Amino acid sequence: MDKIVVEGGPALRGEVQVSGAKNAGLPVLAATLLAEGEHVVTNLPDLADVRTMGRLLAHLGCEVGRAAAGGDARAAVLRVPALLRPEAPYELVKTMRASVLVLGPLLARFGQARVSLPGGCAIGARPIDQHLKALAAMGAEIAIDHGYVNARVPGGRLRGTDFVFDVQTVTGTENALMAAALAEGRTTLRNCAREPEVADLARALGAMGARIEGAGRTEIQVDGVERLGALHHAVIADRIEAGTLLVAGALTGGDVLVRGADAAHLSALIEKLREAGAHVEAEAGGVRVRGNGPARPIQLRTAPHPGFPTDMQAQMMVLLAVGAGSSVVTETIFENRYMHVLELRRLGADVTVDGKTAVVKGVPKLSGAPVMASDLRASAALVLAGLVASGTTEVQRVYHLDRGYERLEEKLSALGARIRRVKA
Ligand SMILES: CC(=O)N[C@H]1[C@@H](OP(=O)(O)OP(=O)(O)OC[C@H]2O[C@@H](n3ccc(=O)[nH]c3=O)[C@H](O)[C@@H]2O)O[C@H](CO)[C@@H](O)[C@@H]1O
Ligand SMILES: C=C(OP(=O)(O)O)C(=O)O
Repeated sequence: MDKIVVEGGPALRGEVQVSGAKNAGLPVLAATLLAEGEHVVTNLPDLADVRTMGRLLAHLGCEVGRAAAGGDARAAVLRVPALLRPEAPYELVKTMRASVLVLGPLLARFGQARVSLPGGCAIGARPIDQHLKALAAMGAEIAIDHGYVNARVPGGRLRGTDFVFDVQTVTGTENALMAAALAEGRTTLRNCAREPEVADLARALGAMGARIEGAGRTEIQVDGVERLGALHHAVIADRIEAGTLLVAGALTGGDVLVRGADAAHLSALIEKLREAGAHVEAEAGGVRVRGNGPARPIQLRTAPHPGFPTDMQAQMMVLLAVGAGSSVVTETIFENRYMHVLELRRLGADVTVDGKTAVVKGVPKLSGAPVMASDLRASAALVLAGLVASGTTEVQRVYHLDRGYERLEEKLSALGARIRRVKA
């Protein structure tokens, strides 16, 4: 297994380009299942999860290729045939929960689908009851057996409905949106997730001919159409990768321009970085951060968008761990998203967790050590900690990091970090 080795110290300086968003690219790739034909998705990040989605689409019967020589290496060309095998097997779903995003499109287009239950993961139980309830409200009959969701639509076509989500769910909203795009009549979805990735998916569906109003707000209306056309869509920038790079700049007392970052998608993070003392400005072409001494103590509470993203909680904790004073972090989205805390403590951080709340007492210095990544954003947090820890930090199990960060070590190294990947 690869590991990442970091020597702490240098302040990061320069410009870095943000990649396309994993969490926007995955639903857009799944959306191609809604229509026969050739689809093109651009600005895809080169990540393990994107490759897994490619393998899943290929398993279903699609032809999946990256753009031709001389073309855009970040573009995928997908040929979706008239008939598909509507089954997502456990072997693929278990490596990536977002595989569940094929359920809505398959059911809407073929009236049947068999998709492995994703199960929990390190950060929480992560049920999909809301996905299933929304699809059932559109007329699907759903049974769970042998670890699979078996869904079928009597009569073949989903029908419009009025549905209220009990909790705001990002992929649940996306699954329902894709299903409603081909349902008969109008669907109103209430208490929807407002993440930018939902709005990006709606734009992609709109370009295919879907009639969607309100994506990015809590109430979305979809007028189903009989058929959708080819998709040609450029995925939005990854706000979580951008946020991670901004924290890296602030943490090391550096000066970093994150090119391609969209400040409008990052407002809660930018506000908290400023509260902690960093200078952050939107500039033409991106967002710049300048570090300004140890972080001032803050209160931080994760919440659905536009609140502070849970996917930035671990990275922000590192900034507070070397801050001046005591901060309080509250994680409200996932019940087990403090897996990084024990590893940060091994680096000398003073963090205590009580249920949803973590008290982070800033220390003057972290000291490098071997640490183990437990999940995607925890891995990023450990890499960030390594940037300011004295001596050497070795982050093991970086396959978690590779699910969601494209060449993070190369991007940080170009900014002056002393970081390298050691291949297994
Ligand atoms: C591929 C992708 O886009 N992943 C993101 C997506 O995950 P994902 O879409 O899985 O997360 P959700 O928004 O669904 O989860 C939010 C909360 O709702 C609960 N819940 C969700 C669905 C459901 O049917 N029932 C239920 O109770 C979850 O357990 C969690 O407590 O949003 C999360 C929250 O911003 C992010 O951390 C993930 O990076
Ligand atoms: C939790 C995350 O991803 P996923 O939903 O793919 O597990 C994440 O991107 O931080």
